[in-house]
Amino acid sequence: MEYVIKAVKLTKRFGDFTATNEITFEVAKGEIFGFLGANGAGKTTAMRMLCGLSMPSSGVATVAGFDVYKETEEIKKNIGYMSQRFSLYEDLTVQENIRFFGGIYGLTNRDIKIKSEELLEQLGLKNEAKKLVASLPLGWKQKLSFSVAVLHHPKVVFLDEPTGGVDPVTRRQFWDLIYEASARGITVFVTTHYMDEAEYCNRISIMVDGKIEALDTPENLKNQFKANSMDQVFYELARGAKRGD
Ligand SMILES: Nc1ncnc2c1ncn2[C@@H]1O[C@H](COP(=O)(O)OP(=O)(O)OP(=O)(O)O)[C@@H](O)[C@H]1O
Repeated sequence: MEYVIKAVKLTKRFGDFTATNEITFEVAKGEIFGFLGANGAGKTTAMRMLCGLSMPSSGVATVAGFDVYKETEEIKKNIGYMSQRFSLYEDLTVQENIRFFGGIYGLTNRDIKIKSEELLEQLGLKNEAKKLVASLPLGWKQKLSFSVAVLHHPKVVFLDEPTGGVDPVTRRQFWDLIYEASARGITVFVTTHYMDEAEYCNRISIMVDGKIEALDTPENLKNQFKANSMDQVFYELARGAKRGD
């Protein structure tokens, strides 16, 4: 098995407070790995360390084979990233966004042109190419934002609550794109609060107060907790949490 993310006892402390506490896990190539936890559980902190944006306090981790302490620039070149907060430029057109991010990711003009046509076709956005992103519905923005994050075929794409604010049908469409990326060998690391999305993952980890308290396939977790739904599994684990709202 080829592992694209490996973390052993990865920890981040802010002063006396341990935000992420000795988390250990591996994610295989092409796997869709769900990273769940209540508000404040430590998900964003963990994700920032894995993206090479924040130095761990202790533990070890590699992403795409690169060390999160020493090889952060290589990590950044080999990953894609999408979050609700940072995604597309609203005041640029669809096509301009694709061109801009293609450039940032170091694609040649020729590649950008080819990829851009493929992407517009795949998303059914050909007629919208010259429209401002601001004018698109949220679900379309999210799909475009994801497609842009995998434009350079990264080894891993990190998605931080990528589908906030849209209905289950639109989320399902978004997940079709995730499955395609995974089928092309791109590893997907995704945080979410939606339990329908959790069910779509190959494996899920659930964090409580900085620690990973459960990690398995949705099916096995439901069996383990004698639960009918992921909602119930999540509730069983998260109700003991001290952090959060
Ligand atoms: N720079 C920082 N300094 C001090 N404390 C921090 C810092 N960043 C995060 N924390 C704390 O670490 C804990 C975990 O935060 P984190 O953002 O990782 O949680 P999360 O699981 O991503 O939550 P959410 O779902 O709300 O985004 C929180 O209690 C937060 O207040």
